Amino acid sequence: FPAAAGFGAKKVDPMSNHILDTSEGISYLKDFLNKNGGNSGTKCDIAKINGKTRGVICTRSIKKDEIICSLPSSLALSLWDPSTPSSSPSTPSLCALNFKEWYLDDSTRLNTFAPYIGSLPTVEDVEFEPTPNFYSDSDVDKLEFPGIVSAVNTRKSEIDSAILKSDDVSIEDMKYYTWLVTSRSFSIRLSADDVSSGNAKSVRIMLPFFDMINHSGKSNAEMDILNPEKDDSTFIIRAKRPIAAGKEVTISYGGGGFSSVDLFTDYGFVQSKPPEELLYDEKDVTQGALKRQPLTPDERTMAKFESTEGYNNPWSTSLEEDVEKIKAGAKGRERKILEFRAKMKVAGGWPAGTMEGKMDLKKKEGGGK
Ligand SMILES: C[S@@+](CC[C@H](N)C(=O)[O-])C[C@H]1O[C@@H](n2cnc3c(N)ncnc32)[C@H](O)[C@@H]1O
Repeated sequence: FPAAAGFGAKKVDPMSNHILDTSEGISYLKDFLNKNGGNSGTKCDIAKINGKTRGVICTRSIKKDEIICSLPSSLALSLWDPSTPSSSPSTPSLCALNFKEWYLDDSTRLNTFAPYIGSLPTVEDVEFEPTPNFYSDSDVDKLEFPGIVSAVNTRKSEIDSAILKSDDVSIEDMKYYTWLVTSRSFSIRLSADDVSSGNAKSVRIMLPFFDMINHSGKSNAEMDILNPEKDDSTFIIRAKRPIAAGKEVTISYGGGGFSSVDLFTDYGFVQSKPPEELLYDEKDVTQGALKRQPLTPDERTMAKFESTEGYNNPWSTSLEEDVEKIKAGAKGRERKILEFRAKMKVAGGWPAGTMEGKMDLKKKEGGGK
């Protein structure tokens, strides 16, 4: 009599793969939030997911549309004054400067938010995943894809401009605060009216505990605001579908609108498939011929000057070469660069598909708009 699934089968504890974060800092953070009207620990908790990346897991099963955790707006850290004229755009680095001036240099706020500020990862922590603006110029060049090279250079120059606005911030500190802002804050659009009038304004805020939630393109939860017009609005994380106990809570960063370039530029991670799967992607089979042949340096230069229509393959290596290096054990930054390049090749991001790369390249060559 074969054992039927579920009948007489051993029950596996859904939490057994995760290591709950019982550190003092995280307990202090949760106590602080819960004492001040938040709900961050009754249905979910912070853990090393499968013993690896830190994130949030459900500690009991959750129904579709159920609120998983909540935070009153009084516990949100605003990083931008919405009355700032739109001629001054809220770059992440200017928000980072506000974070320093409004929360770190102001002793009252620093005291109030100490349990949160003390829980933020530092550059020494394993949670610190550097974004490419921490890379050397030669490592940035190795990314090759013009969309990311220009995004990283823009970020670097935003950091430089923000430093000029302050007397006492070093480039290292400004890079770190900018990293906190890009990888841990939420951008909120202020009102639908503004969007229709073409004057959409957005503010950036930091939401303690919510910033422990990892990204997934197939997220099971989303962030929302209850009573957004009121002073006592509440930020919530709501389940988009039922979530079983022990499953990770995920949201889609940028409301799902972030590309691989955005995720790498702002958060520092590349969501990559295992190397053997990278070579057998469906799109790769149809567009592969173009990508599999690396060009000689001369051909590459020629390709760069071709018309948009005549675009050829500007990558300096083939997908196979990148995958080989990953398989051979490339580590750290080198591996991430290879994974990014391989991912873009598989997606046909450049040269086969998006205009983005082509436009950027044209700009770089002095042509186009
Ligand atoms: C908002 S925080 C999320 C919590 C973070 N894991 C922590 O422990 O503090 C964003 C950072 O988490 C990591 N992360 C989030 N989603 C990820 C994913 N899908 N794959 C890899 N890393 C991810 C990246 O390091 C990213 O910069």
